[in-house]
Amino acid sequence: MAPLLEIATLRAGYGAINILWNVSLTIAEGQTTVIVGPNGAGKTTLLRAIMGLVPVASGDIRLNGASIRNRATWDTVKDGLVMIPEGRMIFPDMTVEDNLMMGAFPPACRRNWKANRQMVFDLFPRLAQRHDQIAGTLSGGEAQMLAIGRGLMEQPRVCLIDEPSLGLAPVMVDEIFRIVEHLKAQGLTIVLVEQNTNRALKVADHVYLMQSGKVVLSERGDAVNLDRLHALYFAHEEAA
Ligand SMILES: Nc1ncnc2c1ncn2[C@@H]1O[C@H](COP(=O)(O)OP(=O)(O)OP(=O)(O)O)[C@@H](O)[C@H]1O
Repeated sequence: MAPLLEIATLRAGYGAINILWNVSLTIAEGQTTVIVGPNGAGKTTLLRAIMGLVPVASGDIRLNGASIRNRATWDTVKDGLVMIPEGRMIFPDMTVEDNLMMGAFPPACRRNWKANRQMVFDLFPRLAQRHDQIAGTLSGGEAQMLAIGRGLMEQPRVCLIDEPSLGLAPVMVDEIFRIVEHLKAQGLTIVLVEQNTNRALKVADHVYLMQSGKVVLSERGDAVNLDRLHALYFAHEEAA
């Protein structure tokens, strides 16, 4: 079966600085693809390039076989891709509910906003209880729930989730991974960037390891050799 999303020999970066070096990945529909790698490996840059937030110098990004390379982010979102960014990036001065509404901007989602909001509140009862609370006063875990909820308001086909467990207490990490598992069970296609390798591997159908802007390992989730993964993960630091 053709992949839903295909990244082919991608080069991208910031101005004159190239970060991604011929990165290739295939993302199968309904699967959870996990991208791990040390700080600065280029994981966030890759997600941003897919969303059209970092210019692609060469290579291609294809959704259902059609190129979405360097397209306006607006159009990519309308085609069903959303990114839940590292650091949550919620609007701190707006209420929980208004933050959710910011996710309901493609026309189809505006029509369904009430049902989508209910779906988010069912998934995150803590957000329902705090629907009129100013988002900047939420705890870190609640803010992460809000960031995920805002993404779900866009009725995504593919969800790119960047470091959702970063800085959270263990109980909140459990809660976030419970949600990822729930979304996976519902058939959502997920690309998950995580530093918490052990937890991420448990939900992975496929794993990529990035190192210095390159993919250095690509394995099925149930076939990952942890010793090899760890050796490659830490190779850069040992060489330094
Ligand atoms: N706006 C920018 N301008 C210039 N360089 C940048 C910019 N954003 C990121 N970089 C650089 O790109 C490289 C890759 O960063 P990126 O955030 O993609 O890595 P990462 O694997 O997501 O790291 P982390 O796990 O720490 O979030 C780093 O060297 C970083 O300094």
